[in-house]
Amino acid sequence: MKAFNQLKTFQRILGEYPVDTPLSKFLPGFYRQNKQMGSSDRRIASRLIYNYFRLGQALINTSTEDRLFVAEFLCNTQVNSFLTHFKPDWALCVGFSLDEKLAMVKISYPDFKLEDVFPWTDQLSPSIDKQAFLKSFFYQPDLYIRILKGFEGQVKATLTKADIVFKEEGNQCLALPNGTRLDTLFPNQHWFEIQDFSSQQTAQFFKPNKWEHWWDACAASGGKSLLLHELQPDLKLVVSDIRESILANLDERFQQAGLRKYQKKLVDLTKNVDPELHDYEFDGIILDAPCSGSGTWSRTPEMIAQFQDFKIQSFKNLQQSIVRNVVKYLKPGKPLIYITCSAFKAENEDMVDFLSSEFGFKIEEQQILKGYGRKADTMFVARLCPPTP
Ligand SMILES: C[S@@+](CC[C@H](N)C(=O)[O-])C[C@H]1O[C@@H](n2cnc3c(N)ncnc32)[C@H](O)[C@@H]1O
Repeated sequence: MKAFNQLKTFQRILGEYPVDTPLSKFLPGFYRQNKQMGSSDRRIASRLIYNYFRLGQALINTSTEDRLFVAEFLCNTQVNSFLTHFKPDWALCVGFSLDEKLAMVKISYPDFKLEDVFPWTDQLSPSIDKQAFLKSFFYQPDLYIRILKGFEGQVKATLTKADIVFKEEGNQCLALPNGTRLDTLFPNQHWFEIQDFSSQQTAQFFKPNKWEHWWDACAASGGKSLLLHELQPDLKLVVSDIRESILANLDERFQQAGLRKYQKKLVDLTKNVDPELHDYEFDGIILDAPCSGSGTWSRTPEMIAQFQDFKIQSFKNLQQSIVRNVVKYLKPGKPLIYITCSAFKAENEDMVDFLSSEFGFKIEEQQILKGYGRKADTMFVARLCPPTP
């Protein structure tokens, strides 16, 4: 009976869920309207809907219920009452390896193809291992934090006291189980930033020097600027974004991290920004470009169902138009750090080719940060320099 009610709730959520809304926004509203659901009901409902979307576009012509059972089998490693009720034979094998479980699914559903989970693998950046990338959708990524210097002891002691198992990833980075209630554990302390592992790794490409003038051109709430500040606090910093609200979040985060000296600009980088920046020249520009976000879809698997491949070209066009307006503010020979959280070649290597063919930029380094192999986001980062006269 319980499992049957869980299935009914899942169906209601799926029926009411509007496409193009992140699940993380929709679900809290749904739960507010369904106050009879206790915390365990909510936890199970969230697990079912997220796992359902983890199947991406596989078995698209199969019934919703059957797709949910397949997803629950592939995404869980421990027995649960839902699977035991609807698929008792599979529940006995839930601890098998993912490869073994994929083979079992294929026997029951001969139409099942791993490639259908994310049907754009032919457009991935070439160094991405397609099979590993596809399989990563069946795992929920970890929660990563970057501890601010000086607070390592306090953070680890608090986590240990609360019996939270964490993994040290080096450079102040900790991996925590997803769902760890950091807001409850650290209600008023600003001892760390929540930031994905791969995002933290982009800092290795910045290499700032004292007193330089840097621009974080698509700053959002300032994740990359905070990394830059941690590497070199004595910088002149300009941050910009098209969204005023996100820059307000940036102010708050900067204040908490002790970053006080910066200039903030509200700009649309698809337009000429000379009125705002005409006399600026930078020693470094971070361009964390708006992108498909396809490298982060194991966190937001509902995005796979919403995506259409014409959007890849739209993002590439947007990135090219932003690049055109940004690069002229770099001093000769100084670095542009181009970053995306996309797994698509068009937004990554092709953009580096564009910078090189159109503006004569020299590639110092470029890399796919392969988060898919370690329960983290997959990102792209390149360090390029304009030609010296
Ligand atoms: C990938 S996010 C940046 C993330 C941020 N750097 C961080 O580390 O958290 C891309 C940002 O580009 C901004 N953006 C999108 N279109 C833009 C435009 N035309 N001009 C300026 N910023 C834009 C978005 O508002 C978004 O905040």
